[in-house]
Amino acid sequence: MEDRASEPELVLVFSGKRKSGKDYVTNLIRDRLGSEVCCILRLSGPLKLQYAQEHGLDLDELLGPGPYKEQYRADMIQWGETRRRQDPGFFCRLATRGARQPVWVVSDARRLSDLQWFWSEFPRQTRCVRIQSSEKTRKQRGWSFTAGVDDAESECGLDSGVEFDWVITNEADAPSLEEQLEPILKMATEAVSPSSSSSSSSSINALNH
Ligand SMILES: Nc1ncnc2c1ncn2[C@@H]1O[C@H](COP(=O)(O)OP(=O)(O)OP(=O)(O)O)[C@@H](O)[C@H]1O
Ligand SMILES: C[C@@](O)(CCOP(=O)(O)O)CC(=O)O
Repeated sequence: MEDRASEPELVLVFSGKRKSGKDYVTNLIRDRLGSEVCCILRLSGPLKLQYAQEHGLDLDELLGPGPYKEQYRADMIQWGETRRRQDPGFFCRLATRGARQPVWVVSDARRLSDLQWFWSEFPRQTRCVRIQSSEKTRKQRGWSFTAGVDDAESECGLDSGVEFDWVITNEADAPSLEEQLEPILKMATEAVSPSSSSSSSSSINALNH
């Protein structure tokens, strides 16, 4: 059994390619639910922390959306995979340690082994969400194809073989995020207050592209 502050009521496991908007969308969800109810857990958090310490790097830059982390991405992937080969749940366990909110939003699943860990630990609570954006949009957000990264498991491990509970299209010409996120926010609201019959939509303000 894991060393946990408490069991979550709902675990939303997000995945998506680089610059699809994983951080943007998961931040919106956390902001809507509030940080007392919802926490964002990044599997790459403990990985980047340890990698930054070992290599004398700037952790905030590695965690941020800018270009700094891209110089180290291929090596970080290799570094993390060495640990995952020994223990596929290594980063999942570290990332979830101490989480106390009832709704967990895991922002960056990348491999089937990540989903399997959550399904196995929290079979009742786990739901999987895919975020997708076109290559054109991802390029506008700073993405460019990198061999060894964009064609490797880190980016392609969940491209097929998974039935996602929801797929969110994060594009200017897609339905609004407000509309697409409504069922997820509703499930989260109900998970926290099972007797609540009111729709969460009334508390959702406009979510802009
Ligand atoms: N719907 C949106 N409206 C406006 N800006 C957005 C939207 N989605 C994403 N962005 C912006 O695009 C950039 C990339 O988004 P984000 O960092 O969330 O992607 P990511 O999938 O977490 O990327 P990576 O894994 O490559 O770090 C950020 O600057 C973010 O603010
Ligand atoms: C090294 C790695 O964790 C980097 C993730 O960075 P980001 O979530 O895209 O900011 C990717 C991986 O674990 O394969």
